[in-house]
Amino acid sequence: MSSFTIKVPASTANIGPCFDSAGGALNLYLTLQVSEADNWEFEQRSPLLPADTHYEDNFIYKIAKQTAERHDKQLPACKVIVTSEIPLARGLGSSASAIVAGIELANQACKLSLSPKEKLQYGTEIEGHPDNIAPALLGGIVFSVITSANEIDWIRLADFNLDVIVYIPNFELKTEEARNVLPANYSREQATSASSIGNVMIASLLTGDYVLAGKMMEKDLFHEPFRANLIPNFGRIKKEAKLSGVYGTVISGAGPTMISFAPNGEGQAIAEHMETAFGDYQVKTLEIDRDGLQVIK
Ligand SMILES: Nc1ncnc2c1ncn2[C@@H]1O[C@H](COP(=O)(O)OP(=O)(O)OP(=O)(O)O)[C@@H](O)[C@H]1O
Ligand SMILES: N[C@@H](CCO)C(=O)O
Repeated sequence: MSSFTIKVPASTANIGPCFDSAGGALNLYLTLQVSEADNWEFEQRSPLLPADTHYEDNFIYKIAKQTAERHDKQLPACKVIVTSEIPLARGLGSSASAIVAGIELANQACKLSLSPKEKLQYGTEIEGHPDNIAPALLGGIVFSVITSANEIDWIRLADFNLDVIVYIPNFELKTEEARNVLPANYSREQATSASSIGNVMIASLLTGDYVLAGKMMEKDLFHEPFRANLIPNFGRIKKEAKLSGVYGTVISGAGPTMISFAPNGEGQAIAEHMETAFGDYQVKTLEIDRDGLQVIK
């Protein structure tokens, strides 16, 4: 086995009203440098990664092993050097990036020749929903749906003219905790309104009406009203960002990071203003990654 590098982007899920369905890849990366070795070794070289464990307890190793076993293969021993720019449990898709990296590690090391569809299927089975896995794999903004146990349909949007600003607070919020506050059921009236808002948001995004898309992003009824209390400054960040010229600001994934979509070229100036207004936050101007998962040999 020759050495290779796996690079997986971060991602932002939901984009307001498209709960568990829409996600965009972001240019922060989880990187694995993989080489052949006599014994398994995971070396974590970033303060953003979880504490070191025995390799068998490493999340990425577990995903890789499980993927190899699905194909009746055994993983050959590897040395893996892991670096990451993606903060954990902040709503930037760290778990999806780790899952995609683990699937690809098995794909390369065991020569499984997995298709993008299979990788998306495997990743979604593990994560439970495809909204982070799909953009982490495919890049761009992806709308996806689990149509049956073995089928996920998706459509990828790579042509857009937007700047992205993220506001990352200095605390974690586990996705599981943020899902526990959501209602188990929605009435027909609620579901109709919530999905209508999502429909208009997507149609506006596709036709380049970013003002209307931003308005719809901020009208989500599926998750934001229930999560707002978990996210300090939820209302203040939205309001200040809007006054600074963004189209719309939403919770990124399950939070606690919030994300604004802004006119192309204006992101940096808005981010500087927001950094002054919200000194406790890491404010970053990011780009939508268009490549998704990359394997560099
Ligand atoms: N590179 C990694 N290596 C090992 N474990 C990881 C890695 N990245 C994420 N994890 C695991 O995933 C957990 C975070 O997942 P969680 O779904 O709560 O948040 P997230 O994926 O960062 O955010 P969101 O799903 O809202 O975008 C971490 O606490 C850690 O257990
Ligand atoms: N759609 C998911 C994304 C986080 O994994 C949620 O909002 O819970």
